[in-house]
Amino acid sequence: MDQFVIQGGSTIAGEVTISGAKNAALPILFAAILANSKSRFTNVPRLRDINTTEALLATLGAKVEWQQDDLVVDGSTIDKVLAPYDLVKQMRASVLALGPLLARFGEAQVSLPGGCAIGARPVDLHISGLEKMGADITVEGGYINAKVNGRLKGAHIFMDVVSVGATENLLMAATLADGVTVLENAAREPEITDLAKYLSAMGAKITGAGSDRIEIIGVETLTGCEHRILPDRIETGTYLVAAAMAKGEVLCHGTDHFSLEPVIEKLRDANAHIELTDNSIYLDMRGRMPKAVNIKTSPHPGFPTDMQAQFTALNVVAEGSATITETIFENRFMHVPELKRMGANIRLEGNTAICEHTELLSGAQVMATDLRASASLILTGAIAQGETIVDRIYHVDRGYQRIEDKLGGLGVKIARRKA
Ligand SMILES: CC(=O)N[C@H]1[C@@H](OP(=O)(O)OP(=O)(O)OC[C@H]2O[C@@H](n3ccc(=O)[nH]c3=O)[C@H](O)[C@@H]2O)O[C@H](CO)[C@@H](O)[C@@H]1O
Ligand SMILES: C=C(OP(=O)(O)O)C(=O)O
Repeated sequence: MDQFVIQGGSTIAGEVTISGAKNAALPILFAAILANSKSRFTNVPRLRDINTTEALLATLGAKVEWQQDDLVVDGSTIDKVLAPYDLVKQMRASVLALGPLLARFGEAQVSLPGGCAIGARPVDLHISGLEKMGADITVEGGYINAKVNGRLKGAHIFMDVVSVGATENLLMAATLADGVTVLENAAREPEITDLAKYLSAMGAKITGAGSDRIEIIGVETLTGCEHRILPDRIETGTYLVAAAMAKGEVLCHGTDHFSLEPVIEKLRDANAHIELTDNSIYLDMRGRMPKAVNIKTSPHPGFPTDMQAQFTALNVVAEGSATITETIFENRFMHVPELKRMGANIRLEGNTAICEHTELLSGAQVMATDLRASASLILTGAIAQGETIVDRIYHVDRGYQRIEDKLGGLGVKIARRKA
């Protein structure tokens, strides 16, 4: 198993190119199941989760091929509808195969994803929404078995919790349903807008994506096309926080600040100087002291849960004290005990972490527990005194492309080695 070895006390300065967004690429690659022809994707990040998605699409019979930097997916050869446990257990997003398979082939067997380190992560809204569209669904032996007689039927679906995954699954399914589907209380994340953009380019009829009411008029078929994955707002935010923690500077290229507004506002509140262009974000914290900021996670356009762990780490080095409240996942504070092993002064009270300024953070051997928790440990290791070893970095590889090269380019002394 690989681990990162980080020599602390880094200054961070330089430029970094942002990759395509994992959380947009995954649903979009599953949406390729809906078409009986090829799609070509550009700006696809090179990640472990993308490899898992390629493997799952290939298991279904799709042809998946990298042509230099583009990923080409041909759904015309799909001849199986089973998403097996072995792949789903590696990546929860595999459940996003359910809606497209059911809509195109009238049946699907998808392993139930179960929970993970950050929470129980139920999929009841995915299932009940598809049932409203006429699917007959049973959950047996750890599998969601879904069937529909003929085609799915458009339905008016009100989701009582804002769910990114359920919105994506139902949006994809509705594109090939008979009639009109309305998704109420839909998630508004930029990744959903990107998915709708791809589906529309394939011929889907969608209005309202990016709002809490999405209307879809089902069509007979979708045709593969070319699509560029939007930049990763969470990767961008992670490098901005890295520079803020180290009182350095960073210029993130190839990104988009519109999707990152709540994070940029909090970084400004934290005393960072920020400059924006259409496709770059520059943060300068040189000669400035970061200030602790209160955070409460919520669905977009609120503060993203995927940036919570990084801001917990920032608050520890910042002046003053502040609270971080997590409202999306019941167990997304696994980084806190690990940060405390590095000396961080944090107290947990229910779903709130109370962070106090910590004068001296010291390197330690710590364990990555999930994707963004891992990022917070790496960023803290970069500025702590002495050596930090981060174990179980397969979590990081799920969602950050070449993090050691990108941080290395900014001046962090970080190396990957076999444990
Ligand atoms: C709203 C939100 O911030 N969603 C985040 C969530 O998406 P992801 O799609 O993984 O999770 P959901 O958006 O579906 O979950 C949001 C909330 O809804 C609940 N729920 C979800 C589905 C369901 O069928 N029943 C149900 O009760 C979940 O327990 C959770 O409390 O994790 C991703 C990875 O960290 C983030 O990128 C998303 O921004
Ligand atoms: C937790 C994340 O992803 P996933 O939903 O794939 O677990 C994330 O992107 O922060």
